[in-house]
Amino acid sequence: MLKVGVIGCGAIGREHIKRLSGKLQGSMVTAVCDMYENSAKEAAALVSGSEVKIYTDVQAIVNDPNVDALVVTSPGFAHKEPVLAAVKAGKPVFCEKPLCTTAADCKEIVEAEIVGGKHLVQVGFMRRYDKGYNQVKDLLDSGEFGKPLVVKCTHRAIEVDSSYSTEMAVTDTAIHEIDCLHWLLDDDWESVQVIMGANTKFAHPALRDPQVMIMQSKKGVTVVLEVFVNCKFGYDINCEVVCEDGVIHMPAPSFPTVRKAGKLSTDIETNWINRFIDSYDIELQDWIDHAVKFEVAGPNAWDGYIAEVTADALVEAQASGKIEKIELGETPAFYK
Ligand SMILES: NC(=O)C1=CN([C@@H]2O[C@H](COP(=O)(O)OP(=O)(O)OC[C@H]3O[C@@H](n4cnc5c(N)ncnc54)[C@H](O)[C@@H]3O)[C@@H](O)[C@H]2O)C=CC1
Ligand SMILES: O=C1[C@@H](O)[C@H](O)[C@@H](O)[C@H](O)[C@H]1O
Repeated sequence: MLKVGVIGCGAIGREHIKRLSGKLQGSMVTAVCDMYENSAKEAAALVSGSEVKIYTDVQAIVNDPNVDALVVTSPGFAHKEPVLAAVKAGKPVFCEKPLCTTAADCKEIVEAEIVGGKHLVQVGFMRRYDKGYNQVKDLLDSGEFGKPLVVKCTHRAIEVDSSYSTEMAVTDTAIHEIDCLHWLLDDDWESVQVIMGANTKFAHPALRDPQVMIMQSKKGVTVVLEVFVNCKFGYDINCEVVCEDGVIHMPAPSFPTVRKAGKLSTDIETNWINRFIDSYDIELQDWIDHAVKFEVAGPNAWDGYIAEVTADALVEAQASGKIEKIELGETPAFYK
């Protein structure tokens, strides 16, 4: 039984605590940590039938002998400290995306993991576990559609609050597509550009929304991604791959189409928790199954790093309005 300590007891922290303590096989939550003690206490109350220790100090939960592995679900800007502490303690750690909010911080984690010599870090890029993305990948890999040429994506959310910045459209939101499309296409990013045109009236005054991000891959695929986080109508994730021999549109979990009161209508998803519920389950089960053996089968620290190199370039492109080049460097032998 993997004894897990969870750091960051907000929205997804609580979702993962419920999974790790009730739904998935082979794990239990033995400790939780939040900078606010009340938040940690509320989260601990979600676990029934076993004692859960409450912490407000990151190093203390990492050092707890009754904690075998860590799940980090604090905000992205606070990921470096707990992930480095876990790596230095030799404990497996699942870190929600992004690994960190700059490539330089991610690099410190990569270097610490290499020095420790054990694969310990998995990053929460759960779309790699999503049924729809995997169906698209299987079709691409079958070769029946020929070479991919253009990918059109939307990442729309109902609304964000004033703590969400223009940069977070990259580091918090587009980071999913940066990783997932790199994996889907089996390709690396060559250059990026961001176009910010008309703003929605629903964005808070300091936020540019929507933003169109254009990413060019090394093999020449062009990705056009619309990030629109105050779209007001739903949580709307789409992905269409235009290939030489046809077009593949990602299927998403669907709702019934109904006829009522003179209308033909279909609901759409409103919430990331439901849209990716199966992916989170499969992802964390995979993490548990490998963490007990000190293995990482999912996206690793290097994946977290290269996603953030691309994110850094996109943030630069937001400010410059220019096409920015991506320099990834050699993949260390440790991650090959
Ligand atoms: N994979 C996915 O689809 C999703 C990933 N996320 C990621 O999960 C992380 C958390 O997101 P949310 O749960 O939405 O945030 P949240 O704001 O709801 O929760 C964050 C929690 O961390 C606590 N916290 C902040 N700084 C801390 C620190 N230094 N030490 C300990 N606790 C600290 C806060 O008090 C809060 O309880 C982010 O990195 C986010 O990008 C969030 C939602 C979905
Ligand atoms: O990671 C996530 C959240 O942080 C974010 O708030 C949502 O809009 C994302 O799509 C979700 O997957």
